[in-house]
Amino acid sequence: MTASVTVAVIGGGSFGTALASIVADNGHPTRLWVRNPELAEAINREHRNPRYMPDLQLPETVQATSDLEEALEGAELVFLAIPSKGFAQVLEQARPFLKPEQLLVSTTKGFEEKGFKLMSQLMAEITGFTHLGVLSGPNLASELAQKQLTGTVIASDDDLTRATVQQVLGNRYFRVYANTDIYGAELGGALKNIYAIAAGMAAALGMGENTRSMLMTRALAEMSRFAVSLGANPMTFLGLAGVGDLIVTCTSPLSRNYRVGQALGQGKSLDEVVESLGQVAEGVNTVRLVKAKADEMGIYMPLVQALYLVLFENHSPREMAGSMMGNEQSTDVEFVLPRDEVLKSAQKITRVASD
Ligand SMILES: NC(=O)C1=CN([C@@H]2O[C@H](COP(=O)(O)OP(=O)(O)OC[C@H]3O[C@@H](n4cnc5c(N)ncnc54)[C@H](O)[C@@H]3O)[C@@H](O)[C@H]2O)C=CC1
Ligand SMILES: O=C(CO)COP(=O)(O)O
Repeated sequence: MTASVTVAVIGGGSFGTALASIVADNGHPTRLWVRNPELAEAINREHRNPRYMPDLQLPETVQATSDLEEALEGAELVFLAIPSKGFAQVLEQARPFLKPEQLLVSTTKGFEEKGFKLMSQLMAEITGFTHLGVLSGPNLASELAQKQLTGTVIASDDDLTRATVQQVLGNRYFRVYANTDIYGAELGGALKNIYAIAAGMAAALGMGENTRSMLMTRALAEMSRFAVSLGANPMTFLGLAGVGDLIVTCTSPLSRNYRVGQALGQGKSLDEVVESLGQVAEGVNTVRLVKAKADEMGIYMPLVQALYLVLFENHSPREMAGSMMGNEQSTDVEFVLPRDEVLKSAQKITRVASD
């Protein structure tokens, strides 16, 4: 029997609700903060979240509230499950009720536009606390709600945070693996949303399994190149927060980002798709932010560039496939053979041929 830990989950969308259900299932007192008081009342009355997870029966020990002070009072571990666009704002609101001994863990898979910041950076800046972590992995909320077996990663350089999250969340259907590479885990979760949109589009265009497999593998090369430029460890991309999350979101229609890509591939407009989703698909904004950052830092990201044109410059999804095949033939794994060396060899034979 493990010790009971009081947990607050800030954000009662699909993921926050699924997470609260696991925590409570494991016997820990659980608060769930939602901004809408009527939704909080409905959750407490019906023991389910009628807006985001209507089919998930919540343990009665999940207590919903729209009062941040009440949610955070006495909480030892706080999960932040707010979409990236509202993350900083909610954390600022919560700041007066937070204490340095509390452990703060972000589950958000996106970037803050101002300054291109990760959620772990926002947590450090806004709170100045040291017990910080990031949770990321192949964790589709609807599968978690059905207790389908899966795993996740708690990334933190603080051993108390890693061990506590493993103890609080781990159970017979959910395994929690530890990592110290916060940026790697966080970037894996945020960047894979981009490629899930591309994969959904490829599926809608009827592309074959070879194509989808190449797309995912080149996505892994591209996302790890970007992440390493921002200080992440490339090895993290071999784990659940890297390739694990990439596979699930690039293959499952349960992923909202994949569904955005599918709908675009079927000829719907981006506005139409986002409007009809009713939930967040972080990848749309992430494409825009990552493209700007890659341009600024001179990082080669052909898939991001091509997807940006489809999402924001009215290029057709078929053009994206064409541009993907027209790019330079580069290195397979650049941590084995650097891209510059391949380019140099190509230039050498071109020179010889033209002499
Ligand atoms: N749903 C999933 O399968 C998973 C989601 N995530 C990540 O978790 C984060 C949250 O996603 P979901 O719960 O799925 O989103 P959702 O769209 O299902 O729900 C969003 C929740 O955040 C609230 N919210 C939105 N903007 C807010 C703001 N400015 N202030 C306060 N509350 C606000 C909404 O009212 C709602 O409760 C995202 O970054 C997502 O990528 C991570 C793992 C899995
Ligand atoms: O991050 C997720 C699964 O790990 C959820 O993906 P979507 O946001 O695309 O639904």
